[in-house]
Amino acid sequence: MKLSQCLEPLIDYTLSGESDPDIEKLEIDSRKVQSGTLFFCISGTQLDGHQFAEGAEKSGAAAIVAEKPIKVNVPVIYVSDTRRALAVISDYFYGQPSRKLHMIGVTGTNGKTTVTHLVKAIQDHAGLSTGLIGTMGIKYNDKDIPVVNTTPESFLLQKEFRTMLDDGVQSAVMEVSSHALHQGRVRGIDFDIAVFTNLTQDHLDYHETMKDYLYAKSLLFSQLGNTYDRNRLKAAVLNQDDPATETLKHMTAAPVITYGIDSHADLKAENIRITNTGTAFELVIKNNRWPVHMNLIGKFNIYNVLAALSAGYLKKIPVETMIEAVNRVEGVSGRFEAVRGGQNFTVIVDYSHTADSLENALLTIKEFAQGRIITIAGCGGDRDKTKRPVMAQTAVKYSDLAIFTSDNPRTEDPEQIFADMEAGVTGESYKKIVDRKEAIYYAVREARDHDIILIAGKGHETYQILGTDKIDFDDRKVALEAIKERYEA
Ligand SMILES: CC(=O)N[C@H]1[C@@H](OP(=O)(O)OP(=O)(O)OC[C@H]2O[C@@H](n3ccc(=O)[nH]c3=O)[C@H](O)[C@@H]2O)O[C@H](CO)[C@@H](O)[C@@H]1O[C@H](C)C(=O)N[C@@H](C)C(=O)N[C@H](CCC(=O)O)C(=O)O
Ligand SMILES: Nc1ncnc2c1ncn2[C@@H]1O[C@H](COP(=O)(O)OP(=O)(O)OP(=O)(O)O)[C@@H](O)[C@H]1O
Ligand SMILES: N[C@H](CCC[C@H](N)C(=O)O)C(=O)O
Ligand SMILES: [Mg+2]
Repeated sequence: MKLSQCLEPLIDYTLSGESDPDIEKLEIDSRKVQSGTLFFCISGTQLDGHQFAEGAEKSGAAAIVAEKPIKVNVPVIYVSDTRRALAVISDYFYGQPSRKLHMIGVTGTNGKTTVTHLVKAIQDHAGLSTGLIGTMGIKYNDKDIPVVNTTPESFLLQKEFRTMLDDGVQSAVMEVSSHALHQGRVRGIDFDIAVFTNLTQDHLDYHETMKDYLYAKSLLFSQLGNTYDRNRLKAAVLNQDDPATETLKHMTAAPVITYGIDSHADLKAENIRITNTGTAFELVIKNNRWPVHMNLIGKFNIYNVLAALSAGYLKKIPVETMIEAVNRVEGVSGRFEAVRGGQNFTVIVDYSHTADSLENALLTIKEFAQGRIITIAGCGGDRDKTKRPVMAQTAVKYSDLAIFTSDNPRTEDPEQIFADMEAGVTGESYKKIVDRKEAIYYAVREARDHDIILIAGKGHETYQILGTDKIDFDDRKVALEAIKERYEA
């Protein structure tokens, strides 16, 4: 596509330079620039992309989009917001693929990965070929592509939507993080359905206040505008039991359907029974009832299932088909995943890395615990510090033995992270073991028959970030090795 064509959807810009080069690729990282690239200078949180403009030119950039003056000999497009221009141009460059896909965006503090997996399971089972984008990567047909961000940058998203369409995918379901909404990574995406899971404390390092955090989340709903195609229904799916839902209702012009357990809602779960092998409940829609017997465990997972069922319901997938699909789902990797090494106690690996999710996981365990609860928990470095004392308090409150350990300390001192956690607890009701492997081995050695060990925080992650190094680390594998060692000893 010619540069001049790329600029067609932009209204407000100034162009410096006369030529009209061919653009073959869009990029924001100078290290990935090749000839024919349109390079966007992003003012980031760590670095200013404008300083890499000359480097990008040397690597063959055909033109550059910038917010402030740069000195290069290729055409420069000056705009007020390069990330916005990136989103608008990417959508156009890839042929507006999201307009041709049934698009579902899922936002909220917890449950996004689980809900998106459930939506994919339901839609695939109903014959609607579905692509998925989120924390666990990009998955469609036989493709499984890893991602750096839960919600990738706009140009990567649009490129994936294009490839999905070309591969026969009909619908895309994606996690939409608050960072992505705030940075406009999803601008230009024509969502059909926007789903809200819940709002509890996280990411206050980035958003600063809960009000700002909610505002970022609400953008998914305020962007759910009027459809360009009148045959396409736009709707918001909201959790009626979450107080933030009232704000979101005000933020969207689209019709709303609600789900819930405790409040009156369009899709409701009643007569709930939770065991350590699964959850049963009755789905109630307009006085009709369907029994659900799923492998997923916990009340929080009922919310996730209700959210996914609501999205399918809007797509008019028969309820029986959806329940069949939900009942078949074995679980999502690293979410309440049992580690089975033939031991006489239970080991659960869970991705709870917020106080709310930790509390939910522990309350769920309490529902069926016969022995003691041993919790291994830590807090990520270079992330929200204010959640640390609350997470520590939660771990201690619901456990017979709480072991604090390192999550991904990143560039922070693990002892400092412990100090932040300890501000939330009193007395000596916990143990500290910096080395995560040692902490897991300790818990496994300490466990008695029928005890339950919860290893929280890292779920599916197969690495640990220490400083800037990424080492191999998988809670599930380490736990299995520890179990093996105990029984061989
Ligand atoms: C805080 C944050 O959102 N950071 C994201 C942001 O990076 P940044 O603004 O810090 O970028 P920067 O390092 O300052 O660099 C500025 C620009 O210079 C460019 N650059 C840099 C070096 C160079 O040699 N050449 C060059 O061109 C960079 O490519 C970039 O365009 O833009 C990058 C490109 O898209 C993201 O990968 C990066 O995510 C980092 C990895 C991250 O940790 N993000 C987290 C906080 C995040 O976004 N998480 C949410 C999920 C959270 C949740 O749901 O729990 C997510 O959606 O992933
Ligand atoms: N609906 C829910 N409400 C509260 N907690 C939940 C809910 N669903 C899942 N959780 C908890 O949160 C953890 C993370 O779940 P999941 O990965 O689905 O969330 P996410 O929103 O995708 O997280 P992230 O922001 O890291 O991408 C789970 O391991 C579980 O402990
Ligand atoms: N998407 C979340 C993941 C946190 C996972 C946890 N293991 C950590 O490293 O804090 C974040 O980036 O905040
Ligand atoms: Mg996720």
